[in-house]
Amino acid sequence: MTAQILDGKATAAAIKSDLTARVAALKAKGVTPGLGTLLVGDDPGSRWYVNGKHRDCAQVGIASIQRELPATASQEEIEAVVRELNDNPECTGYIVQLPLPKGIDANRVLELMDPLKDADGLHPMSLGRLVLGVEGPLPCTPYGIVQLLRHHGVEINGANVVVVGRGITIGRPMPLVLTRKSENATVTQCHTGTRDLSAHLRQADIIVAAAGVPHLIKPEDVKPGAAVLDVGVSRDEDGKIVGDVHPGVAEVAGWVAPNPGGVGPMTRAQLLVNVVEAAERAAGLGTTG
Ligand SMILES: Nc1nc2c(c(=O)[nH]1)N[C@@H](CN(C=O)c1ccc(C(=O)N[C@@H](CCC(=O)O)C(=O)O)cc1)CN2
Repeated sequence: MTAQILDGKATAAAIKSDLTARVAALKAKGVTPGLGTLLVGDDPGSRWYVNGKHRDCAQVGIASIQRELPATASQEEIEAVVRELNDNPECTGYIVQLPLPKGIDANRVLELMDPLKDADGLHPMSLGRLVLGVEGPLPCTPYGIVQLLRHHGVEINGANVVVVGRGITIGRPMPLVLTRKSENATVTQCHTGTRDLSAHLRQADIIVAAAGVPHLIKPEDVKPGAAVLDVGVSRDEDGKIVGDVHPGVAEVAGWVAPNPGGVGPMTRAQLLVNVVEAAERAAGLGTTG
């Protein structure tokens, strides 16, 4: 068997095309959505992601507000920029690019953000709403994964999903999204404390690999026909991405989200969705998403 590709680039392009019309409709009503970003430090990967977010904004007509601080910035300096973005009327939604430099209390920074402008769905209020089943911004990578599966007709309802990893942007919120009534999956969360990872993986209909361990998921771990989404990012000596999923998995799985080209573009598309929906809510226009 050779797996079919869960094509994040094409799916994200379809979402962006829909958003372009929604942004135009907002602008016709006098509302211009604006995405703010705060990048602290000079990590080339983080800079690439932030620049990509602003390129996406330009494509769909969302305004950009870029803030940067050096890696030496103090907690107070970072919090001052967060307050400025909270008060800035041109910024209808924003993100603080993660990770923040060592020594910075990222949770304190996230808590200080205006939850109404949370474009990442990672504010404690947004995560709390997700737990309570109340509408709000959804975490970009987990919901991007749901959209990618849906777009390709992969059944989530009733599926056994194994999530590998428990980081703040993917692993921790992923089960919260997948166990909503609208997704209705049964989720097992695995992590470095899991005793027999292979045993869990072998019973999964869908695997979300977000451990950051190169080629952790081997062909013999995967049930034939399963959907496997590679979200892990490690780099080889040339700086090339090495995912969590061994290339041989494509011979066993029914579906594979490659890395790059799978989930990453969906993360960016979902961010745009959150920005547009925050602007629609702020303008009292409700959401269609
Ligand atoms: N505040 C946040 N910080 C981080 C998040 C996040 O969702 N919010 N997620 C990641 C980084 N990230 C977005 O910020 C992100 C990661 C990957 C991609 C992407 O499109 N990747 C490409 C490949 C890129 C490459 O070659 O290096 C792909 O998968 O095709 C977009 C966004 C951590 N921080």
